[in-house]
Amino acid sequence: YKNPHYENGRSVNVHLFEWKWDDIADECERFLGPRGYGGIQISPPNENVVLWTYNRPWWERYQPMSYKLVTRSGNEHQFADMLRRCNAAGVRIYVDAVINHMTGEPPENVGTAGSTAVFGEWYYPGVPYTRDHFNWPHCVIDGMDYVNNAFRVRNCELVGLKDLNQTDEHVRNMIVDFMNKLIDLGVAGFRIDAAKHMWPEDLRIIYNRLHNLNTDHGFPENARPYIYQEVIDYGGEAVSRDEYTPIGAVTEFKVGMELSNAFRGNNQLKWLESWGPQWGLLAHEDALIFIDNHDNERGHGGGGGILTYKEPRPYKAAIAFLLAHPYGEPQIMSSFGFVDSEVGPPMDAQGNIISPSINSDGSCGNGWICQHRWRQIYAMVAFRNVASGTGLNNWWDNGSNQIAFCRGSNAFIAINNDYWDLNQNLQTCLPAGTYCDVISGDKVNNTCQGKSVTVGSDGRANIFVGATEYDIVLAIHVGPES
Ligand SMILES: O=C(/C=C/c1ccc(O)c(O)c1)N[C@@H](Cc1ccc(O)cc1)C(=O)NCCCOc1c(-c2ccc(O)c(O)c2)oc2cc(O)cc(O)c2c1=O
Ligand SMILES: [Ca+2]
Repeated sequence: YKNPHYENGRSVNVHLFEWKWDDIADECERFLGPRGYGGIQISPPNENVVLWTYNRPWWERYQPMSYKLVTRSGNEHQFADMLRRCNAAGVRIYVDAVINHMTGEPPENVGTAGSTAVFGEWYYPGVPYTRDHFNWPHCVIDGMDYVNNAFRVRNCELVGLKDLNQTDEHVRNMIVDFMNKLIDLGVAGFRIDAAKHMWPEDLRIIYNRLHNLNTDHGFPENARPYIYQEVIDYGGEAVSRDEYTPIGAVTEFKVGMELSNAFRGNNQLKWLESWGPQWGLLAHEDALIFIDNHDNERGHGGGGGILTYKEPRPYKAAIAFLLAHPYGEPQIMSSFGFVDSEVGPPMDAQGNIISPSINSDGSCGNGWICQHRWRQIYAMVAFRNVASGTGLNNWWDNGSNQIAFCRGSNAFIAINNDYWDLNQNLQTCLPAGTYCDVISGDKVNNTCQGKSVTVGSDGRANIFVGATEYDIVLAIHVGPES
């Protein structure tokens, strides 16, 4: 359950938050496949409550109504088509599975103050549950439960959402049928939303009932779905992420917090020489890592100052480090622009999501940020692909915020977060030759649009990263792009 089953040579997952299935399929063929991305996390594909009361907030998709594959992203036919086209392009699909709960109030009651409708008193066509399938007696998780009551964190409601009883066989079967249908359509795995709120034993039983991945979509025989479990755990809570690592990978939120902290200048980069489990992080094979996600890019979900697209210079540098270092399984966030932390994706007057437009320079319009299309980010995806299978060697630092290291003899990165220039003759570990710095420009017709670096027969080169340059990172590697 800890293997993403990427196509050979691919290693990075991108969260195309709120994208429509047709647009994702296009993006797989026109960009993500050719640029070497390994997979996509998609928004929950099953029917959710429609909250016009809050003007269609992004979190309505985390309030399921049923397991019917119909949302603003598209219907089941479009979903299947996306799976076929993305897998054919070498890009895997991971589904955000919201299986801890169903929506709270019936649609017509949502938002009315103090409505006390109890799930099961109302019936909605397609909802595969009745009141017997939810946890009783009715209780709602409060702040202190997170600290000292693991039972209530699992068996009480998360912000009033009806809490399913995954110990019940009917509930298990409905969840397993939903997930197996997705596996048979070609998905490679699942993000388990709100895993902290479900018992690990129940989850283990559910995962063990899942089908092997569908070999018609290019997966090997007997491939188990990749499972990464959302457990927001910065420590000090009654529920620990260590309860979930025996059954699957876990989201390592400390990575985003520590790297945001370091690249904001609150912690010297030289300390990153020991980056990995020594920092209290999950073991490499258990860790799904990222800088920001859909929740904490809005300041939700604890952790405070996480770097986001709104602070591009340190954000790109933190992502460069995330992708250059061998630790963990990285995921890139791809957002829509927002000021209000509740607002949903760009939409028309009827509530239909507006597709991203693609500008002539490759960036997105219509309110979409498309971080995955930023050169400094897709360049580091290629870097990580070229570096896969190598370790980290030849670490150098200047005793404060200038660092550099090699990945085997395939790749080299230097980062300058000091207020003065980085100007050093360093070991790049690469074969002699001239390389393009992939951060400052693409290589087009064998010409560097940005800086170039000449490596001598001893592997050394003069590395310059000015303190006021547009980006604080320089990266070179073997292979066609550098
Ligand atoms: O802000 C949100 C949604 C946040 C959210 C959604 C999906 C996630 O994967 C996530 O991590 C957070 N939801 C709004 C929803 C809301 C709630 C009450 C209200 O009167 C109006 C709106 C909100 O403000 N939520 C309270 C803070 C965030 O508390 C939530 C968490 C959460 C936060 C921190 C934790 O340590 C933790 O274990 C769980 O997970 C969810 C998962 C869901 O599947 C659906 C949810 O509604 C939530 C969820 O509310
Ligand atoms: Ca629960």
